[in-house]
Amino acid sequence: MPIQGQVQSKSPFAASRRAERAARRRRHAARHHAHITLDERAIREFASSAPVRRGGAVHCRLVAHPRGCIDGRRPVLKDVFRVSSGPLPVNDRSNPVPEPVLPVHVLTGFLGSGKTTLLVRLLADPGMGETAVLINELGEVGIDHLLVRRLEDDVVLLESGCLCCTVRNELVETLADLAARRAAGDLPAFRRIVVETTGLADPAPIVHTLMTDARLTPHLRLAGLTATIDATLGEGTLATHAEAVKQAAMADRLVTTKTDLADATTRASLAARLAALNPGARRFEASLAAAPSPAELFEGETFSIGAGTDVATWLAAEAAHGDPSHDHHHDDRHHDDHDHDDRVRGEHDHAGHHLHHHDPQRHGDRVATFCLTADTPLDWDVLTRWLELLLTARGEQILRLKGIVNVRGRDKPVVVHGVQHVLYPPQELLAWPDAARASMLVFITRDLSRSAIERSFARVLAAGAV
Ligand SMILES: Nc1nc2c(ncn2[C@@H]2O[C@H](COP(=O)(O)OP(=O)(O)OP(=O)(O)O)[C@@H](O)[C@H]2O)c(=O)[nH]1
Repeated sequence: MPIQGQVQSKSPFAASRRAERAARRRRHAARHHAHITLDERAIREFASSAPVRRGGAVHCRLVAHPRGCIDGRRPVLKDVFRVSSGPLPVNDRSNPVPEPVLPVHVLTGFLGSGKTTLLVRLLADPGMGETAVLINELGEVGIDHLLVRRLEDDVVLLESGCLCCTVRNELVETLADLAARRAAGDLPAFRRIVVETTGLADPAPIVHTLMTDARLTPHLRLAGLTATIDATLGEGTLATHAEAVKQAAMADRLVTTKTDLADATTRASLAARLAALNPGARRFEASLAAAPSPAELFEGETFSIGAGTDVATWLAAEAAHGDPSHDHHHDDRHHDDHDHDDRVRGEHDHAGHHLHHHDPQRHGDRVATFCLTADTPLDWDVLTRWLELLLTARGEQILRLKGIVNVRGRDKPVVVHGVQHVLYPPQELLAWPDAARASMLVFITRDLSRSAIERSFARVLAAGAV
């Protein structure tokens, strides 16, 4: 854009010409401003679609005249450029330059579908530079952020609880705080934020909040919603869990993960299901060997809401009730939304109780999360045999298992993952997150109590003590 050339030019003649042109434009702009009519919405729409990084001055000027609509028309880039193209004094405190509106990308997907794995892979790509990452995990103990090692300082682990309900207000506050600290120069000038939701998150309240919360919209815009779908378990999960359907239906990008583990028939069948569910979404595949690039997932346009009737209904329901500062009220209604689906009825049915308020670890009557711990090293063979048996026998009820384990005879911590009946290969971390070196196994179960698992875990503990 020409404005960048002007600002970067080093010639003194160019500088004086620039000053003259700037003065002319300021006079011209002043005349234009006399014609400005009120249309905040048009400006907002424009601001969120403008190439704010490359044309910072364009955006600055828009914010300086937030209600402007030039000559009664919606502004186009040319108009705004003409009005704003003086060499604006960047970082001049007497004329502060508003920060550009930061894109926020939401990464969602059912429990264990590969969100963190995808994120870790993306973060290793230089195209993911200057990205602040927020991770929201369900469970007493956060494990995911330990896996996102590279950008540890930029990773914020949201308090336990789910973004779509108990910590929605915390999300707003964290995002607003990130934007404010970035604007004040207390944080590096990251250029985007990626939020990983929990696997049980309902995306509707999150989308609604990001698009409408007055604490966020001046600083942030929802730029995209990516949902991961497990190639091996995806169809079954979509048939059983309303959250998974909503995640896939609302996303503007779908990433089918674990394609290395699924045969061609399974992949084709899932692809057909996703095409029917969300025909407008861009589709990608990920495996251990390949994944979409940061540019494919996190660059570009503003999030566009899917055209499906259900999506519009879900968001309309949020608009009617959504106020994240009143999570409680919202939750009751929000979870009622799920009741249309008999298969999941009850998971989110509060049955008249205020579950989220009293117990942030629970996502409904049937879903529970808990953590089993061990202070002494565990025997690896005994532990893995136990986990395999447990997942084989109870895989339908164990939606997710993840943990960090102190293995007897090993110095470094080992991370274990289970998704329904599948136990994944362990991963070794470079170091322990703290001196306690305790093993922690986080379970997210449906219709399976802590005590049932705890009893058999006692045998693993006993074997570890030998
Ligand atoms: N073979 C294979 N395994 C994968 C792939 N993606 C993820 N996994 C494994 O699946 C397990 C779960 O992956 P995560 O990335 O932790 O899933 P998640 O969606 O972040 O899980 P939650 O945050 O608990 O919902 C891990 O053991 C991963 O190594 C893939 O493309 N191929």
